[in-house]
Amino acid sequence: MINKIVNKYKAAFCSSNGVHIHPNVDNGIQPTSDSFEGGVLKCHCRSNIVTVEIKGQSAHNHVCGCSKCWKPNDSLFSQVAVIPRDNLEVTNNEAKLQVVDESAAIKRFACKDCGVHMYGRIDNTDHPFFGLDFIHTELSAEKGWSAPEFAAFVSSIIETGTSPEDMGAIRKQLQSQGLEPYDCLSPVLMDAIATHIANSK
Ligand SMILES: N[C@@H](CCC(=O)N[C@@H](CSCO)C(=O)NCC(=O)O)C(=O)O
Ligand SMILES: [Zn+2]
Ligand SMILES: [Zn+2]
Repeated sequence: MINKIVNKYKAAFCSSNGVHIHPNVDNGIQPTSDSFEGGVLKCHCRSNIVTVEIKGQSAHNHVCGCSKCWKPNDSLFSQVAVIPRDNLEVTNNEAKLQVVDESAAIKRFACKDCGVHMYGRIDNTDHPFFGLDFIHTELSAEKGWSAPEFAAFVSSIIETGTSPEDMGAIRKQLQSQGLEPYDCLSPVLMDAIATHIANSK
């Protein structure tokens, strides 16, 4: 419910000031560094910060309009990428992490004080993306993370309060920022999911 009210506000904000996708997109997408070696994700608390160390580069970074991924304050979209789960380690204040929704395929571990999602993990070994963790690279000060490549679950922003009439402008804005809008994942990822299903039959 609170999500819905917040998104309604965001939609109103958009119509008067242009579409506000995500800070890392609106302020110019930063380029991927080929020599990037990882970084530390930090939650938004002022003290007792939860830190998560990531070894290596992220992959398949994208903006996501789904209702489950964590979005910074006034953004319509989340920005989310994957890394091998073995490359992630919670290095401080792990006790502050709690799972947002135990029934979700991706268990999102959020800081219980500031609400920021620190990582998402899949427990189901049959899931096509088992072995990958989901992270929000904007939580790290390091530059050079893989840049967002497309926009996923775009129509899903309607589920949390965006007016259907605003969708044309939002899709146009995404395209103008180099992010092709899809209402599920990108064709590359949808093909990977279908291949996994075909192979497991
Ligand atoms: N309309 C729904 C879509 C939610 C959804 O399927 N989200 C995807 C992508 S999240 C990262 O890209 C997913 O895999 N979800 C599994 C999960 O969240 O556990 C909505 O908006 O909620
Ligand atoms: Zn926090
Ligand atoms: Zn999502």
